Amino acid sequence: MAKTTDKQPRMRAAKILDRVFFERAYSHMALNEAFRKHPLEEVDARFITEVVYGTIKRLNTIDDVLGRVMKNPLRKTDRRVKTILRMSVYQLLFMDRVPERAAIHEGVELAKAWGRGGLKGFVNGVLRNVARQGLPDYPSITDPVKSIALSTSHPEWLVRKWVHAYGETETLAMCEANVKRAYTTLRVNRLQTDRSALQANLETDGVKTTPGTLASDSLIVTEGQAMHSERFEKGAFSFQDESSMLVTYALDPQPRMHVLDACAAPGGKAAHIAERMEDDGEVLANDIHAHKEALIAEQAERLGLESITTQTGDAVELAANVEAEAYDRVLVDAPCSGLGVLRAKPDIKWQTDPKEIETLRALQLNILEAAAQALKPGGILVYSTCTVMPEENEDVIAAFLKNNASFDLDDTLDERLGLKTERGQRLIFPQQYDSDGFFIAAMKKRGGRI
Ligand SMILES: C[S@@+](CC[C@H](N)C(=O)[O-])C[C@H]1O[C@@H](n2cnc3c(N)ncnc32)[C@H](O)[C@@H]1O
Repeated sequence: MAKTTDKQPRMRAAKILDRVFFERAYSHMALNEAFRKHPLEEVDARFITEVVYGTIKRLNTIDDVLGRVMKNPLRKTDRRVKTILRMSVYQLLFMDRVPERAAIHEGVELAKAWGRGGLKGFVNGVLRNVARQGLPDYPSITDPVKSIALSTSHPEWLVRKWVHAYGETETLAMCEANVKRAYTTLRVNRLQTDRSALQANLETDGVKTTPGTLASDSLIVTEGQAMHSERFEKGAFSFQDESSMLVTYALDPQPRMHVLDACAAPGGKAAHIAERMEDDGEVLANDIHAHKEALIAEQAERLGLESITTQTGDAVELAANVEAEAYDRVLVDAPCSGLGVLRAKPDIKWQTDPKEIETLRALQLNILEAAAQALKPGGILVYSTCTVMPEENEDVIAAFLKNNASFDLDDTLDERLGLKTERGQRLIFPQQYDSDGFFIAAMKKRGGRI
C-alpha cells in the first residue's frame, strides 16, 4: 500500500475532522473550503465526504465503542490520535467497502504520517480490538432512549424530547433517516427552462437526475456533480431541498404581488418566490446580517431576477422599517435549531444546547408578530422552520394565534402542498419523503380578499 502523504484522502479527511472536533468548524464549510483550496478527483472527494460526515454522524456510537476497548478515557487521548481512531472506527464498522485490514493499516499509517509514529502500536491495538468486538448489541438495551441514542447515534436529550413528542416508533424512524446520506436536490428556474429540459441538458454534462416527488420544481441528483455544470452559473437551477420548496407553494405568490420575506438570507426562498411570480412584482428580502445581503443579491443576479430588493434589519423591529398592511404575502422562514437537516449538517445534533430552544422560540414568536403587521387583510402569512421540535413549531403558532385574533389557520393549504395538513400546519419528518425535516404553517388575515 502507498505511503500516506499530505495529499491523500485520509489525511485530508483527518485534517477536516480535526477542525470540526477541536475548532468548532462546521463540517460542510470545512469540506467546501478544503475542496476549493485543492480540487480533487470525484472518487477521492466522495471518499473524504463520506468519512467526514459519517464520522460526525456516528460520533457518540464511535466514542462508546472506543470507550469499551480503551483503558484510559478517550478524552485524555492525544488530539490527533483521537481523530485517527474515530475516523478509522467509522471505516471499520460502518463502511462496507473498506476492508477491515485496510482500515487498520491506514489508521496506523496515518498516525505515522501525522507526527504520531510513536503511538502507532497503540492505534493498531485499539483498532484490532474494535474489529474483534464489532458493534455492540445496542437495540437490545432496555431503556428505549439509550437504545435509540446509541444505535442511531443521537444525543440522549434529543431522543428523549422526540420520544416524548412523537413516540418511540416515529423517533427511531427519524433517527435512522438522519444518519442516511443526503441527496443533492435542484430547483429548476422555470423562467429559463422546465424540469424535463433541464434534466436532459444536465445529462449531457454528466449529471443524472430524477424528478422529486414532493415538489414539482425539483430534480434529485443521482450521479455526477451539478455544481460543476455551467448551467448553474447561467441560472438554470439552484440547490434547494424539496421540503424547503414547499414553503413557496404554501405562500402562493402571484405576479404583481408585494411579498415580504422577513428572514431571507441566503435568499433561496426569496428567489423561488420571485420565479413563481414570473419576476413581476416586489419581493422585499430582509435579513438581520448586513454581510448576508450580498448573498441574496448575488443569487438574484445569477438567476436573472429583478423583482428582489434587499434590506438589512432586525425582523423584530419590522414595524418601524416597513409599511403596515402593505404586503399581499409575508414569509417568516425563521432562524431555528435546524434539527430537521441532520443528514446534511450532522454537527448540529452535537452542538445544540437544549437551552437554546427556549431562546429561539421567543425570538421566533417576536419575529412572527412583527412581520404579521405588514400583511394586508386577506393576505397569507407563512411561518416555516427546518426543525422537528414542537417548541419551535406548533407552540409558536399556538401562541401567535392566541395573541392575534385577526389570523386564522389556512385550511386550504392541503391543496397547495398536495399533502394532508393539520388545519393549515404541516410537519414533514425526514423519513417520510427522504427530504429535510420541515414545518410549514399558513395563516390568513381576516378582512379583504387577495
Ligand atoms: C432559516 S434562515 C433563512 C433561509 C432563507 N429563507 C432561504 O431560504 O435561503 C434564517 C435567517 O434568519 C436570519 N435572522 C436571524 N435572526 C433574525 C432577525 N432577528 N431578523 C431578521 N433575520 C434574522 C438569519 O441571518 C438567517 O439567514
